[in-house]
Amino acid sequence: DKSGPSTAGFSYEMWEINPSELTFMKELGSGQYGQVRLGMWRSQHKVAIKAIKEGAMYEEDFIEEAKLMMKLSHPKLVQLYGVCSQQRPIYIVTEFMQQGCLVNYLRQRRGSFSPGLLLEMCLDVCEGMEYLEANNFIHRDLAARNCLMNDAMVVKVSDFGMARYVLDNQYTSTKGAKFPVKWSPPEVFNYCKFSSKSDVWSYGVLMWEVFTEGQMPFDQSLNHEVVAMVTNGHRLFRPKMAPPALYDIMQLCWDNVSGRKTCSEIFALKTR
Ligand SMILES: CCC(=O)Nc1cccc(Nc2nc(Nc3ccc(OCCOC)cc3)ncc2F)c1
Repeated sequence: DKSGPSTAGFSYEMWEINPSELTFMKELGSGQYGQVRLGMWRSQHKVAIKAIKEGAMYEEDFIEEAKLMMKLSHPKLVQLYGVCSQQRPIYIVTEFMQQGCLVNYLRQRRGSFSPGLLLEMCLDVCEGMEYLEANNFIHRDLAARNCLMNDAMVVKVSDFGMARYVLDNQYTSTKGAKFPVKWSPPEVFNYCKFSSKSDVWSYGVLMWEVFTEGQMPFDQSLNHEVVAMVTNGHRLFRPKMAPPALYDIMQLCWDNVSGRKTCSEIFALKTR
């Protein structure tokens, strides 16, 4: 519904939501920032509310960035509605996606998908990523775990740009155990060179996750083993459910950075 919480009344700036207008309901899970709950805003709008645990995030920097992120609006992006930053923990209020995160959705329903439906999921993500690229906004952590699905089976990209505000250097250092090496191109795991082209590499890995119905890329390999394999030219295998033409597109995403296509070029290839 368009009447979602976009303005928060006179006493707050546009990006501030009045916490007294939020009702907390069931817990949805917990991410790297803390707990996420289903909530209601002004009693009739379902929202997701992330309560940011102490010491998990560079909060001031994020609140500054939230003003810009509010402006990013697209049918295939999980909409940021606002923040409650006048108290601790701060709350981040976003669009609620009924079916939860994509990687769990795929794993819980393995064997029930047609290649056509899996392609639809990939195209949804591609549209969202094209919009971010067009707005010179880099996601930095695109993966199936950061995509969500709603009741209409639409997949949307979530947590775009949030990696910049994570305090845990196990996530932020390329040597950290929690750094998403398996979704990162050489220019990122070698010199932290993030760009929309590095998002395209991650998008190729996301396509592989979708067409393997939620498998872990490079299976049990450790991050340093993946660095060596990818540096030596090794790439993820073709998922059984992916037609060769789609695997060709995945491989284009994993080209070295100079030859790698943009997201809109990838999208154009797919819609043909
Ligand atoms: C794989 C990573 C992961 O779980 N991430 C994660 C977990 C929890 C909440 C969020 N964030 C958001 N979640 C929703 N909806 C949601 C709906 C159902 C659900 O079911 C959980 C129990 O399964 C039976 C989980 C989430 N809408 C917006 C979010 F922003 C992200």
